[in-house]
Amino acid sequence: MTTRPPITLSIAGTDPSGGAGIHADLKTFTARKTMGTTVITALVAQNTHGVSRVYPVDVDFVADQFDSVLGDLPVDATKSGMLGSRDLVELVVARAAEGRLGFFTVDPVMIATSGHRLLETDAVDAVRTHLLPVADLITPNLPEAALLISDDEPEAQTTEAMRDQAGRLLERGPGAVLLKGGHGSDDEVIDILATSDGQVREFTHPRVTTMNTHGTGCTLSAAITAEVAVLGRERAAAAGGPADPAAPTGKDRSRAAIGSDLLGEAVGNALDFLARALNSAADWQLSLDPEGAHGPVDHQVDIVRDRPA
Ligand SMILES: Nc1ncnc2c1ncn2[C@@H]1O[C@H](COP(=O)(O)OP(=O)(O)O)[C@@H](O)[C@H]1O
Ligand SMILES: Cc1ncc(COP(=O)(O)OP(=O)(O)O)c(N)n1
Repeated sequence: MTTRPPITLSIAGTDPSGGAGIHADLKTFTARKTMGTTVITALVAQNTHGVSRVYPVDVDFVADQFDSVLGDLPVDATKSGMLGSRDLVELVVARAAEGRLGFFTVDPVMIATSGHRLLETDAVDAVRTHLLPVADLITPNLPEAALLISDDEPEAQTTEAMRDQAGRLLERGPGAVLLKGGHGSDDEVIDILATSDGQVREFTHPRVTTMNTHGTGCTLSAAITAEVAVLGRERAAAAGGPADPAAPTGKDRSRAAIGSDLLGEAVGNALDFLARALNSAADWQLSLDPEGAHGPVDHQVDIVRDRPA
């Protein structure tokens, strides 16, 4: 009998300083016990002070990367982060429709916290109308949720308004919406998970006092994707079904197989991981120029340091 680890895929841009994008995703995939793979959409010069330049990858070459990964490896779950342009959004939509991405999380990255645009303005409509319907889960922050609803929708200021917006985003076709409340200022952070079976769950945790929040959205969406891959394979094996279906995982099949209880468990586990990673790095000072720097979270928090090899 052959075995293999759960396989995850990140479609995203880079962060050479290691806190966000593909770099955060791969570290998180590893920390959450999956084998991470990547399709790189853009090379981004950025660090804990912000983005200085974006070098987009040709659509053709992004397509070749998809072929390399998906033509060879049975991916259990995928996340997308920075897509950059309308053409790349359309390419990802086409690949998702082929049914080989497994469970598909869309982190609708638009603007870095430092203010730099990571999605061209003319791509927003393609995300709204084409990408959301092929996602099993979307993970917008407060400004992204408002913009995905409409150009003049205000950001949610209350939990009630977050629930309402999560419901309206569900109507655009994703299997589930995790509306993240990290951009608020209360002592408690609330994230709302609304699923297409009508359930709404609230996840509440204490706000960590720290400057080191660079890449929290990337880390969370990667952690949820990894959790779904791990839990999904465990459940399939326990049920005696094929953990490794030969046929591609069609969209309806992957949503039905995951179910809202498993997704709720995956989100809870991922948020616990992120809280540990935030707390562990809360006092870090990494930058040579600490004033105004937003450092990363500690993706290695669960990996024991200083242990002899
Ligand atoms: N200071 C913090 N303390 C605790 N959790 C946080 C903090 N900042 C962000 N988070 C959590 O990190 C996740 C992503 O945060 P958010 O800032 O909303 O998204 P993004 O990084 O995409 O802008 C959310 O689940 C949020 O609850
Ligand atoms: C390449 C790349 N992708 C996404 C982001 C945004 O990261 P996010 O986790 O949403 O939060 P901030 O880092 O902006 O706080 C990024 N910076 N780079």
